Amino acid sequence: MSSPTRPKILLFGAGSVGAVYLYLLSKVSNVTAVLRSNYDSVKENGFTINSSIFGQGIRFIPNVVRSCSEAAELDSQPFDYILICSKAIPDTIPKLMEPAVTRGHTIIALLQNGIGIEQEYADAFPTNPIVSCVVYIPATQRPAGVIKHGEIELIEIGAYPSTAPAAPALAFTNLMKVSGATAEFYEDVQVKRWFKLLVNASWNPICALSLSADVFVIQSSPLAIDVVLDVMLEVREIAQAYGYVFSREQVEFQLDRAKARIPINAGIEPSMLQDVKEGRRIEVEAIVGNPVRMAKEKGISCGKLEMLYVLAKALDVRIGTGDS
Ligand SMILES: NC(=O)C1=CN([C@@H]2O[C@H](COP(=O)(O)OP(=O)(O)OC[C@H]3O[C@@H](n4cnc5c(N)ncnc54)[C@H](OP(=O)(O)O)[C@@H]3O)[C@@H](O)[C@H]2O)C=CC1
Ligand SMILES: CC(C)(CO)C(=O)C(=O)O
Repeated sequence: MSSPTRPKILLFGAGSVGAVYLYLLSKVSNVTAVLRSNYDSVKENGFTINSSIFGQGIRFIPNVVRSCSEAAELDSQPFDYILICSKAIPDTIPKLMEPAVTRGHTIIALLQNGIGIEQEYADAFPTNPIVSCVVYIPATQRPAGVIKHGEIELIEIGAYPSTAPAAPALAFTNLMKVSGATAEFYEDVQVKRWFKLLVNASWNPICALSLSADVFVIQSSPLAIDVVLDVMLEVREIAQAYGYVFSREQVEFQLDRAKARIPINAGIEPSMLQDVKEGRRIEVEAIVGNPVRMAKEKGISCGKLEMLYVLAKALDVRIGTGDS
């Protein structure tokens, strides 16, 4: 550790999720954030966080840089952790973070949705511990630097692969707890990834494609809720083929999260919908494409998920080419 009490951390991508953890970690570590579109605004005004859990109107000015190479040049001490909080777009981040990674030392923690997202980091940095994190933290950034965070904050943490030594993931769990986060360690965090994927692989593309918050989708037609459930059940079948078994009640528990918000008309805009609205690439491969491919490998049919993949993929390609 650069300091036994205050680890040195680089947080890559302080957007909706990253800014909240940046704020918490800044109390217990020396943390620098790599920013892109919100750099100028945050450099000048800092972040403002309006959180139903941590408080309203929290203002803080973090150390910010524009790139990992700039971060690495700040001083010669190695980073103890790099937290990846940007969107999970394959084949992009390992190259960018490379200058800030000290081989055999820096712990790489991925705070991202999806399944099958870790291996490219393990391939790029075979001597660094990889920590896989599942985050429940509904948050939005609008305008740049202003974060609205809703009713839950939970980070579920484990080693990748689950057979790797647990110590780095345990240390990260403790650090997050000390920072004030609700952090839980799991021997095999993939079960938590699949459980969250029930929500993300269904709601994220459905809301992104319909340009609607989840509660609005439910209310818009009597068929909607059963279609969402069917997609979740397809994801459950794929998870089962990989050894992660969920009961029908567990699936319905995930669906009930949105149903419970109908009476108060409190729809959530999943991150994929936010991306489409802002004209940003979407996490279609991490959240939908990977489970579809994993289903094919096991000979499982998942027609509704496949349809969502084809539509969301076309949308992503269109966004990527800037062709409206
Ligand atoms: N938002 C939510 O409610 C939740 C999101 N998640 C997951 O958490 C992860 C992060 O999501 P979220 O916080 O919403 O994403 P955001 O888009 O809000 O934030 C990601 C940040 O990363 C930045 N970034 C991307 N590439 C680079 C780069 N090359 N250099 C510097 N900065 C970069 C983006 O900058 P720029 O603005 O320039 O693109 C943006 O500020 C995703 O995997 C998401 O699925 C999980 C739970 C809830
Ligand atoms: C569903 C939600 C909001 C849960 O935190 C999420 O993971 C996302 O927006 O991608």
